[in-house]
Amino acid sequence: MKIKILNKSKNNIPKYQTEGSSGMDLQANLDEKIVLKSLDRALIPTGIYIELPLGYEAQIRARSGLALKKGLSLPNGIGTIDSDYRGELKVIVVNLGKEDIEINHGDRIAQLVVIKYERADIEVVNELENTSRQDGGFGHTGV
Ligand SMILES: O=c1ccn([C@H]2C[C@H](O)[C@@H](COP(=O)(O)OP(=O)(O)OP(=O)(O)O)O2)c(=O)[nH]1
Ligand SMILES: [Mg+2]
Repeated sequence: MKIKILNKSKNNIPKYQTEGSSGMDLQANLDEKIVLKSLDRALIPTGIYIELPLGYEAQIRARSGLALKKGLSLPNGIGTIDSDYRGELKVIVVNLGKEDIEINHGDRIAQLVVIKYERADIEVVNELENTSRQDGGFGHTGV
């Protein structure tokens, strides 16, 4: 994956923290700190631009520690980075906690996971194949 870095401090190359980590941490790239009040949202720049090979996507995912300790969450669930996107990676965050959350330059606010994807060929039909589940879902097997 090619990466271009346009950031304030030049030390925010996304990094896998351990040998087995699937996600590399993304840092906030800020001129000044951001304070998120409870339920506030913000778009946080990272200073990172990537070029993924065709057939790969990147996902921006929350960090569990921040989610648990502060309630910092991603309102879009998982951010989808398309392989043809050449803009800055930005992280949409929301404060689901009760207390203010401060985000400072360099804070590791989310993680980026690179994944191979498949694209579906669409075939429009009148009937779908039967299964033992059929339309059962949403807990129909019990909870
Ligand atoms: O958390 C995110 C989600 C998206 N993006 C960038 C990369 C992605 O390729 C592009 C478009 O994202 P998405 O397809 O999720 O948004 P959309 O609302 O469908 O916009 P578009 O119409 O531009 O596809 O925005 C981010 O930087 N961070
Ligand atoms: Mg889109």
